[in-house]
Amino acid sequence: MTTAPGIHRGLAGVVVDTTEISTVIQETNSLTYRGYPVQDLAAQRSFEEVAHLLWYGELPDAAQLSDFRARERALRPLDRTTLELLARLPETCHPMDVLRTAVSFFGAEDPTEDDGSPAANRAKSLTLLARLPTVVAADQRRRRGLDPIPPDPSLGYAENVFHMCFGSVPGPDVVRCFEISLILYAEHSFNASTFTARVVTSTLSDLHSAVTAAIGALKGPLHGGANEAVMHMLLEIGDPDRAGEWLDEALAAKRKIMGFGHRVYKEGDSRVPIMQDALDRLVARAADPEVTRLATLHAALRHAMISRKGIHPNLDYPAGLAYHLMGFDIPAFTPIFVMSRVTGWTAHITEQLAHNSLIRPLASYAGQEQRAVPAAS
Ligand SMILES: CC(=O)SCCNC(=O)CCNC(=O)[C@H](O)C(C)(C)COP(=O)(O)OP(=O)(O)OC[C@H]1O[C@@H](n2cnc3c(N)ncnc32)[C@H](O)[C@@H]1OP(=O)(O)O
Ligand SMILES: O=C([O-])CC(=O)C(=O)O
Repeated sequence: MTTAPGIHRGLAGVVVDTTEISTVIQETNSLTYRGYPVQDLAAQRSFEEVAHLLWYGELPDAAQLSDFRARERALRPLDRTTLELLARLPETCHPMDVLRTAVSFFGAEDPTEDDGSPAANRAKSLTLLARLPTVVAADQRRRRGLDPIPPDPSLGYAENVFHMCFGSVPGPDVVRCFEISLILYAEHSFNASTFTARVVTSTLSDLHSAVTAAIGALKGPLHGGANEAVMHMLLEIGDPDRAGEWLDEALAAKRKIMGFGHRVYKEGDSRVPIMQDALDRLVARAADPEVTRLATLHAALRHAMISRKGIHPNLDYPAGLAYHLMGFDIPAFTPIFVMSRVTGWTAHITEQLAHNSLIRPLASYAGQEQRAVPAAS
């Protein structure tokens, strides 16, 4: 179907508002959070510092960071009611459904849900940041037939995710690779899930409703769900020597190749080189033939896609394989994205409320001409 002049299907190229939180600079293929290049944040800072930066506009000083960490660590445990509720959800549902239900439930329990003040919303955001990994870890363990492991307040945010999922914390290089992925996933301007959160917020609805809706938007394979789809695709291809042939068949069948392409970046995603470096270190550290085979396949498909179509990988491409090598189950990959992106979503919710205007575009009607209602028989 052709698009009539003046109609921007998918809002492609449409600038709908201003933001002070982050910017994707297409010309230089770069991304900044509150003015800081994301590669410098990934190289030098913790995920907790980045969360503080996104919410408060500045990196924390030592005292602010220590206070932020103490508050986040204290908020991690889930109460019995939540654990029981989550245990009742069918294991056939996707972990993103579990996470969406958990956030909705937290909203129903929140006594201050109507108070949309920046301070109340920041408190709710911190609670979500602290609790989401506990939900994700408990859900992954349940699907493996294991009991949940309570959070450990002596561990940093990234370390605690491993502790709750696996009962142990891997070496610092693996934890750092995970933390880099959290920093890179944290914020990306007006992407589909963030825009969803802003649309819900623009009606003056509450924070948990906006985050619940954003989780729904992130789940789809054209957005966050692609990090899982990447891993399914690599396992489907299986053999590095088959990458080119598989790609030709998939393109001939008009399949979308998961983890490639982007609405904004056309010459490659600014975050990919950083994540790919971290992934390469993970592969080298593993020194395992099976890991090397997967990494070779990953590289072969990337080269084939760039040479056939000129389409570059997005962040989900290296992140998907990295999460697999870290030992997470594939259905937990997009929930991990949520743990991180909740910082960006909630920063945007606060910003939307500060300069709110109801988001309500127009549509050009293309349906039936006006006609008379036939008499009921
Ligand atoms: C964290 C994130 O959310 S990053 C995005 C994660 N999503 C994915 O990896 C899913 C795969 N990628 C895609 O589907 C797309 O690249 C999107 C949805 C991300 C961006 O899409 P859009 O900006 O709408 O571009 P669109 O889908 O129109 O693609 C333009 C052209 O490139 C092709 N193309 C783009 N991406 C891909 C892909 N991954 N595989 C095959 N072809 C592709 C399209 O088929 C289209 O070709 P055509 O003009 O011949 O019809
Ligand atoms: O910006 C987008 O459209 C998708 C994306 O990369 C993200 O949300 O991180």
